[in-house]
Amino acid sequence: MLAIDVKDLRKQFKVQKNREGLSGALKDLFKREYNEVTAVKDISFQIPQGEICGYIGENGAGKSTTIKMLTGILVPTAGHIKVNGYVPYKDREQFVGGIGVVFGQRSQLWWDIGVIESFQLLRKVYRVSEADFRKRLDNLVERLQLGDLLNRPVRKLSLGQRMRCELVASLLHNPSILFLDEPTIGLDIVVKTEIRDFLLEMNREHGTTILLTTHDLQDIEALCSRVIMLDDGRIIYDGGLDDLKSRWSKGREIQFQFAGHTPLAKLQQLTEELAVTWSLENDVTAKMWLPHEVNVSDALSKVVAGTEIRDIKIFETNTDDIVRSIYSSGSAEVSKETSGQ
Ligand SMILES: Nc1ncnc2c1ncn2[C@@H]1O[C@H](COP(=O)(O)OP(=O)(O)OP(=O)(O)O)[C@@H](O)[C@H]1O
Repeated sequence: MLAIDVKDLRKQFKVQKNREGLSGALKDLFKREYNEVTAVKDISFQIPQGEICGYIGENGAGKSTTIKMLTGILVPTAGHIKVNGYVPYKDREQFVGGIGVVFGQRSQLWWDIGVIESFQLLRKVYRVSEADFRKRLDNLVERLQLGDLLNRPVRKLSLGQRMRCELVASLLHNPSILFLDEPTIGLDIVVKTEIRDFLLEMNREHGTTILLTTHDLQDIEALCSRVIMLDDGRIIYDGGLDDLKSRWSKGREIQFQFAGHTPLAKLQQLTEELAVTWSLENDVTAKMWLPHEVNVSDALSKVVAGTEIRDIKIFETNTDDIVRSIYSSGSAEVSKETSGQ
């Protein structure tokens, strides 16, 4: 069975228009006017069980609106959704038992009471037996090192501590699908790494399906085999991250550190048969840019044959740059010129 099955999903919001000036305000009092905003525009995708999928896009692309429809918080304007075989906004009671949700910017824990009391309340909401709850809690507490936080009120926790507690809260009822909306927002790199490792482990050990929205592409690199990219409510890419990178990456750069002064003319002469470009950084350091069609080992062997090299570094185009240029072009289609084909 598919974990998530979405077909022609659409969400429109009615937004109240505010007319200008005093007369406008008076008119608004008597007759409201509305604009329609289409946040999600007839999207379709399927996620098999056990997959970790990244759901990315610029601010306002429609990510949170999709997650809210998938978790039954919002009712779609049109289209079909099945999550774990249920229609989220209809089959509420059976449905929520199979999913866990973490919104990085909102808490599901009660602010003024101890963390453990929030967990107990959630145990009752999800009707988890005391024995199952204890077993799962002990395991999660150990794995996320929450031991001495359990009796503190949530308002006294740091953001990183709270996020770890939010994850535990979302997993107490052992859901098979986890929806994460910006789970690492505002966290330092140590906590981010801890959370990523934990999610990978959950996925590996329990086959948990994870749909994750994030602006941090390191989350995507660390966790996701697949990425769905949204632009203005439409899916502009759905596929592997590696495929996206190889299609969009413009080439590689190799930095050489030479044993002594090595003039630009000499480097250009050594590689004259190849379509590479050189730039000097200083007397002993130079960078060679290679388009995809030039083989790295061919280029290296030419340089090695005519120079004495101390050190080499190879730089791939980074994912942030790739995704930024896709966002700014509004399409993940690669032109022939960009792909170098
Ligand atoms: N309740 C609402 N009423 C009216 N418009 C809304 C509502 N919720 C979202 N929108 C609009 O829908 C569009 C998509 O918003 P959404 O929050 O889904 O984007 P997002 O991709 O999650 O953005 P971000 O990365 O900033 O969280 C935006 O234009 C937003 O203003």
